[in-house]
Amino acid sequence: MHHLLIVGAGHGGTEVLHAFQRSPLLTVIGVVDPNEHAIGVQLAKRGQIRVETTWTAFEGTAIDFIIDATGEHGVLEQLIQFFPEAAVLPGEFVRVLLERLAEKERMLEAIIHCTSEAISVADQAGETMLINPAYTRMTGYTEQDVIGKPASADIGMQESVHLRVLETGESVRDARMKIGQDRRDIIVNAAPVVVDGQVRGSVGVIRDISEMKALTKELKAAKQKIRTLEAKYTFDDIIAESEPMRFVVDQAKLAATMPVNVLIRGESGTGKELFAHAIHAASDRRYEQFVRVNCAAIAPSLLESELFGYEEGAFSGARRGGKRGYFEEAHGGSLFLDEIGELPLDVQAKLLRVLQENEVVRVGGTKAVPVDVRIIAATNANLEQKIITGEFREDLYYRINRLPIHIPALRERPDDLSPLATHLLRKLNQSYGRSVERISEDALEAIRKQTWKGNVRELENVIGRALIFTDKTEQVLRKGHLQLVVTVTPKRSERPKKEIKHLSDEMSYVEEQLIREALDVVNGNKTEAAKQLGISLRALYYKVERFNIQC
Ligand SMILES: Nc1ncnc2c1ncn2[C@@H]1O[C@H](COP(=O)(O)OP(=O)(O)OP(=O)(O)O)[C@@H](O)[C@H]1O
Repeated sequence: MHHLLIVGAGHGGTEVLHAFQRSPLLTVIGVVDPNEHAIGVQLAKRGQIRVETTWTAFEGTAIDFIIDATGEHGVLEQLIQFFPEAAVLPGEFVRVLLERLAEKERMLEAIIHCTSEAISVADQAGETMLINPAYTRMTGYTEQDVIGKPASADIGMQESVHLRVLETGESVRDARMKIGQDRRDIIVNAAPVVVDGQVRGSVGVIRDISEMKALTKELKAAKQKIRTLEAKYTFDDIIAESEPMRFVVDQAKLAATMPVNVLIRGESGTGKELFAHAIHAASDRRYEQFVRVNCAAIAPSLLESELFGYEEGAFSGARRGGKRGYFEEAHGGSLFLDEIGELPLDVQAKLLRVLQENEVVRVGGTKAVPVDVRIIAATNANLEQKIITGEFREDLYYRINRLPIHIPALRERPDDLSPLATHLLRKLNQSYGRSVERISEDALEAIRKQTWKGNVRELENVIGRALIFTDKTEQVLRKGHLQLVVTVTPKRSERPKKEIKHLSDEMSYVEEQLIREALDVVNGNKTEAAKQLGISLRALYYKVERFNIQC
């Protein structure tokens, strides 16, 4: 620490005393002035600094610097002579230096004042020495409240960060806490101010995150909303215990990872839409839109404009500014075309063009809009038959049928009945405000005996209805709750031909007979039967199970 003597305690000397009084680098060891009423003398006395009327009183004292603030001619030379070991500086020169420093300080202060981040600075002793208006806005504390006061007193936890910095000499990063009268959420970053290897203070920058928190909440709500637009189900929601169903799920999982269009076939209520959602959710398009269109539910006259959009004035009643179609909405994501077999031929032609060109031209427009959409189509119609009758375009069929997935009817996978019934029970409990835990064995037996023409949807309806008949406190769903219609299905082999109405039924019937005959001829040797039938062994196993052939 250097020792400083100030000679002259008028305005100039007082200014110098002010500047160095609390300097960590210098100690003012004395002030000299013959006028004991000089303002610098008063200040020095208050600061318990030695005051003398003549500098000779300091003879023999260790002094490094002397500032001549007398403004009198010849004093400087006398001081140099009297204190040959000390550096004597003219007061005017020191004042110029101090002025330059003050200018810089004002500049820094202006910068600190106009920044929107709240800043607080503590000195070496842990007292607040500077705050900015943003700090006051955020905390409610003014300069009067905090300057010169211990940094821990009135600011609560936030200021303890300064003390930590001063104690450890290390920065504190992203400390989360509450501050001010209205306990706002803040994040504090504080760093030590180091001069000549010594910690001289701590600078804290405080960021208000209450607003950020509110925005995060809004973002969460928005994401929630978006989720309802996204695919709702995943493969985890699909119950598939039976062998044929497991095979289908594996196929669908594979399809999800491939950039091809998918065609899902299966009777009504078998879960085609569920699979469409799951495929989208497992694909790399999962964060983009899943747009569902039921081609059978939209009037044929509107289908084209709904799918491909329209330009303003395309037809009477067209919206101003035009409208994006489902294709544009699904850009980057998946478009689920349910009941694709119901598309009119002219729309099929346009759909084919879109799939070939990867761009749509809105109705009434001329500009092609590029679209990147994966089609997941579904149908329970016999598309092959529709091609023969001219109702479905063969070229479109080949475009969408690259990865066909056939979901077996519920009657073809009896092993799924019990797990499905239990799954649906759990799912429906919530909607019906019940807490039924399980299905009794006799009820499950009755479910297994039923032929489920309406497939899983019918099973879902039956369980839903049964739940209505349960008491709020009941935990088991019993046979008596089920309102099953007993149907007697004639064995396929006994069914008179006249009753066969659908080509698909007819084809299944013929297929079953052919497989039975083939197995008969080869004495149940499945490998041989598959070979003779020209199908894979896996496909034969699947069909044997599907038709419940005992061999
Ligand atoms: N394997 C399954 N696991 C769980 N739930 C299923 C399963 N299959 C179908 N469901 C449920 O059954 C109901 C009918 O399924 P979905 O609507 O997907 O059938 P769909 O084949 O698309 O019917 P449609 O052809 O009539 O449109 C839905 O509530 C679905 O969640």
